[in-house]
Amino acid sequence: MNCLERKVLDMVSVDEAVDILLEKVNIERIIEEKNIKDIYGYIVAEDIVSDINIPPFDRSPYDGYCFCADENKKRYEVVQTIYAGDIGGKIESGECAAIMTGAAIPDGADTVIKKEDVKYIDGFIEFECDIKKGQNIVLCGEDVSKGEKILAKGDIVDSGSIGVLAYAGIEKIKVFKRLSATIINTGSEVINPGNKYENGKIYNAGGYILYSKLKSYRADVSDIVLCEDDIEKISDTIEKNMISSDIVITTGGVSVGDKDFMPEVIEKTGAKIIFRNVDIRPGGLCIAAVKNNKLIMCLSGNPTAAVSVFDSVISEFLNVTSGKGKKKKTQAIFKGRFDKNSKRDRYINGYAYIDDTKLYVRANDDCSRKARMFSGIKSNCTIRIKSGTKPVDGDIVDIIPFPEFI
Ligand SMILES: Nc1nc2c(c(=O)[nH]1)N[C@H]1C(S)=C(S)[C@@H](COP(=O)(O)OP(=O)(O)OC[C@H]3O[C@@H](n4cnc5c(N)ncnc54)[C@H](O)[C@@H]3O)O[C@H]1N2
Ligand code: MOO
Repeated sequence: MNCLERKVLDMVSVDEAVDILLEKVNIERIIEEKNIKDIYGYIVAEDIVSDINIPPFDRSPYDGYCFCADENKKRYEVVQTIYAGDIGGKIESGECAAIMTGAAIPDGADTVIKKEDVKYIDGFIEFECDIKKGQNIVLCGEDVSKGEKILAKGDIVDSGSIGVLAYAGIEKIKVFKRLSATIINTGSEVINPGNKYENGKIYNAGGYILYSKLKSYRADVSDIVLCEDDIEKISDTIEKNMISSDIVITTGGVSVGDKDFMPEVIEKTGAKIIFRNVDIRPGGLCIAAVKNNKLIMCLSGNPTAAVSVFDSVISEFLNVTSGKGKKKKTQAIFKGRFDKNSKRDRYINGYAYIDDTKLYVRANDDCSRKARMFSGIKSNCTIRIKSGTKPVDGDIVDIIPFPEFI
């Protein structure tokens, strides 16, 4: 039994939890070919190289005239007109061609002058300004050269990449199929937003925040399913949803109450528990289990507790499993103060920003209330408040940026 396996059923650290998930859960990563119109936000599954130069030929950036420049000569005979898309004939010494923006520079020409800088008189252009040989020509391959890498495996496709792929004439590329997930919110007290409020009930914040967090990590979430506190019903719901999902996340029922059934539920599904509880505040109560290489992650019913495990552990698992790779540790300069001491590392919502090339982070959570979902609004990272520390202005802290930060 190695060190990882020995600790498996104890409370684990964030790093251990991530390592165990990555070692024990082996979701099959499917690669699919998709049209570039449909790949925004997908993760690239292979390096993509341009087969052509962009632009593919020397071209004119202006409507004007092109010729072989003789720096002392200020008068050229206009012998042809070249439109964008046309190939012009060779230009001889003393000749020029009227050329439109985007048209290919013909053989023999090496210089362009703008239309408004010349006078056209009886088939000739004349100008007074000085010209420089080679001016006003966009060179072949100036933007992207043939053989240059456009995207690397693991890159996230953004709109800029789609523009360059299109420029290079690439219609389809291979991307990783998105991970699929289902959220099951247990608890007979939980009702979905949109329903009339009833005394004693609570709206399903946990389901909705996890839904959007999963989406921000590029997972396809099929559903938010409510399930009452009943071992049979919860395990059936998990098993049914595991058929179509790589990841099932549940909330509720992981503490020690009379209806905290998740350990029995997991046993009933036949899944193997790979760790229980992460050594963090808030929360940390959870059960991670694996069945058929898929992940069942049972989080706390308390949404802030569920989110702290998601942000610290599940986010990194999703980064690696989705094909993006491990995130580098990020550190920022703390602004403000956080006055609450904790025996465990505490993960709180923060807002990171760059000022004068330095990365700062401000705590969105002033620690004045225990369960503060409100601090999630306008957060773009989670801040790790190391156990036993109370950071003040200027201290260096670890942060985990959310996808929306990058
Ligand atoms: N005797 C002890 N009791 C508790 C302990 C403990 O150590 N000993 N730990 C407490 C802490 S801390 C937490 S956190 C909770 C965790 O409990 P569970 O994960 O089993 O979650 P539930 O009891 O089902 O719910 C907790 C809380 O959250 C509300 N809830 C549930 N689902 C949702 C949802 N989808 N959206 C919004 N709110 C939800 C639920 O009504 C409860 O108020 O255990 C403590 N108890
Ligand atoms: O685990 Mo709890 O988060 O302290 O409410």
